[in-house]
Amino acid sequence: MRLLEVEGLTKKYPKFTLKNVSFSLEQGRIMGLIGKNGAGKSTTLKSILNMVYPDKGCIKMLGHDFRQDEESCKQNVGVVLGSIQFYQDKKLQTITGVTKRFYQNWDDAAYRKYMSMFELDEQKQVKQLSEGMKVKYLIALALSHDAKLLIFDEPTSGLDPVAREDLLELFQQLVKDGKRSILFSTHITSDLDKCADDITYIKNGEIIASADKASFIQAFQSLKAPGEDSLNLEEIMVRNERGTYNV
Ligand SMILES: Nc1ncnc2c1ncn2[C@@H]1O[C@H](COP(=O)(O)OP(=O)(O)OP(=O)(O)O)[C@@H](O)[C@H]1O
Repeated sequence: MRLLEVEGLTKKYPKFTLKNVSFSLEQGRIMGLIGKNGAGKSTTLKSILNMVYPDKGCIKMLGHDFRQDEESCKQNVGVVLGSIQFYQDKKLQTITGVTKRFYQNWDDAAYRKYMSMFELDEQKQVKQLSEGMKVKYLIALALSHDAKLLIFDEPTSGLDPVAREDLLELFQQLVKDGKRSILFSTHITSDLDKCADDITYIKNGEIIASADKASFIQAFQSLKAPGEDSLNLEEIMVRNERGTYNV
């Protein structure tokens, strides 16, 4: 079953257009959304979730049209886009109390498990957390209502190498029973070497490839110089994107 279907998503900003973005994510899989700074990764994720209003496109989550069924779709989606900008003086306990009221399937035991796994103290105020701790807290919230689809924007970028490794391991455990899927954006290609099943590559607002990881890597081997070994994800991205800085 496809947990997410994105069809013809278009969003025009004055100096940037997300053009006709289409891809889909099957159940039980982890998809990495890659692209360089400004390629349109966050705009894609926000447009999928109606956090910016797309000009065109159709989104289906668990087979339901997201625009028509937004509230029930949101019960099945766990989202982390960016850090916590507000509520700096609030304790985590207070924010959790407000968040859990929104979700019919809120699971306190799961919440406690993730808070303890991430070594977070809910008596702390938001302003007392490091950036990495804030990300972990938001991920704990996103994982505590039995969401089938998890959407994260650069979840690993503020984490130390140990926390990053642990989070990628957790992602793999989360999809293991085949019920959930994860879509996350990153420009850290080693994250994808470790845990992605599928890769979707966006460049200048357009999808240039979306496939399972092996097929994706195979499709770009034409960038290889004669006699060179097989290119990895990082080499594929660098060769596709390389520009020059003139000083
Ligand atoms: N609210 C906005 N108004 C106008 N332009 C915007 C807005 N948000 C993003 N953009 C533009 O859209 C383009 C894509 O930005 P986006 O944040 O989606 O890129 P990204 O791939 O997530 O980049 P990064 O890796 O740096 O986070 C950029 O050119 C950006 O300036």
